[in-house]
Amino acid sequence: METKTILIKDITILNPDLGNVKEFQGSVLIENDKIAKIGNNINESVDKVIDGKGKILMPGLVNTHNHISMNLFRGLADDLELNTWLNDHIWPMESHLNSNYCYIGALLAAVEMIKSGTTTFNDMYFYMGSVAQAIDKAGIRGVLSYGMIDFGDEEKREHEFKENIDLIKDFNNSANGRITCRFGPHSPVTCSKELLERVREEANKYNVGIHIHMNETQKEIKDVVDSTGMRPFEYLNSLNFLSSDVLAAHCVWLSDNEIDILKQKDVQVSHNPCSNMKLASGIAPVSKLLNKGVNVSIGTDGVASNNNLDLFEEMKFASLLQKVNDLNPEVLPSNQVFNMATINGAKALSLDKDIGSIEVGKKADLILLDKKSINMTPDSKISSSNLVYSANGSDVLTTICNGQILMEDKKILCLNEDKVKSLANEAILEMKNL
Ligand SMILES: C[C@H]1O[C@@H](n2cnc3c(O)ncnc32)[C@H](O)[C@@H]1O
Ligand SMILES: [Zn+2]
Repeated sequence: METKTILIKDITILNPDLGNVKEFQGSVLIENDKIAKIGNNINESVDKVIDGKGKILMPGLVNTHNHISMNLFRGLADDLELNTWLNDHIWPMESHLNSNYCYIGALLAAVEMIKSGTTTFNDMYFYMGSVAQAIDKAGIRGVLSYGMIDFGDEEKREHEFKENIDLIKDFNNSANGRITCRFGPHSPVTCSKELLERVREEANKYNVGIHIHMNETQKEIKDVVDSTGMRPFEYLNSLNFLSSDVLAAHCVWLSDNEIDILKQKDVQVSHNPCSNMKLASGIAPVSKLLNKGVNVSIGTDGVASNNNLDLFEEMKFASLLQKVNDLNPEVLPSNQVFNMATINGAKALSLDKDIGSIEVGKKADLILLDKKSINMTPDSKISSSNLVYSANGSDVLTTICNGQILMEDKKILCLNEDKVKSLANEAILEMKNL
């Protein structure tokens, strides 16, 4: 196979580096799907040169909790708390889903992620085969799980395992390695003990991770305590469920003992500040978790509770929310939040040997931003400060995933954006009339 090469020339590079964001001026050579060289004197003749002057290069962002097909439900049910939102609005609407709607919703989300600089996302939803097809086409990186819910019903449980195992068999490590799969037990409230125990067994058997909602609301904690006598993480610990391959979304309400369990078992946390604020679920103790050495990453959750997939916004909210919660402006400084949305996200998904930073040998998942946009001016301080506090997704000019340019100078190359928008508008109209 012929080598495809891209040289990103003379650009300001921002890299996470163990709590310190490293900034330097240089060029990056991409060979096929990987970063081949980083330096100042790269003289290879290449297939394509991208002029980096006036631009910033950083790793593609990693969104560690999402339900991407829910992009169809943007604005469907605002200003509600989680239970009413799910029971009275979202689940009734989801009963009308089919593979075509989930495919269109996934395409819509893919366009939004590419435009706002996300190259990897972690998903849990339904009709995941069609989500995998959409992601294969869109060119981004996805970690996919089926949202398993049994409410103690044995027949439903068998169905959920078949769905998730079929997804793993059909799509794990597909699309040139861009798609990997996990198990997706929805939460300890909606999943029985039998389901959770078997998920751990099957995850070990198939050597895949687990994606689960945890400790999102006070009601959920009370429900688990009432039925098991234990708090949610104590309960999962008693089932030997917890390990470093578990990605726990939300983790808003945590006792000190649960934080110790998270640390001991190396559970990976996805912090979702916008969704937690919008559903008025609460404020996750992120600074405390980070101080204890727990790996905390960032997710948007689905668009129906956010209402967008802009991880630049999410980084800013994560930082500001923690500052006001702790009444301490020094917590979650911009370099730490930058790490959370890049290298911590990669680690949370067990992908840190491949993505999350700009290093030779890693996959070329990269984004370029406009240094000259009005909200980044003056540009003397190009640092994580500008990216976390001043930028937003619309400052992204170019998005590259697995060495493939998916958007260049704001033009999406891999999908027809107008077509995707009109399909999405038609789909949600149809669903509302069902
Ligand atoms: C996969 C299922 O999960 C539902 N969902 C989406 N967001 C949340 C959330 O924040 N907490 C709990 N459940 C959520 C989604 O609608 C699917 O039914
Ligand atoms: Zn969620």
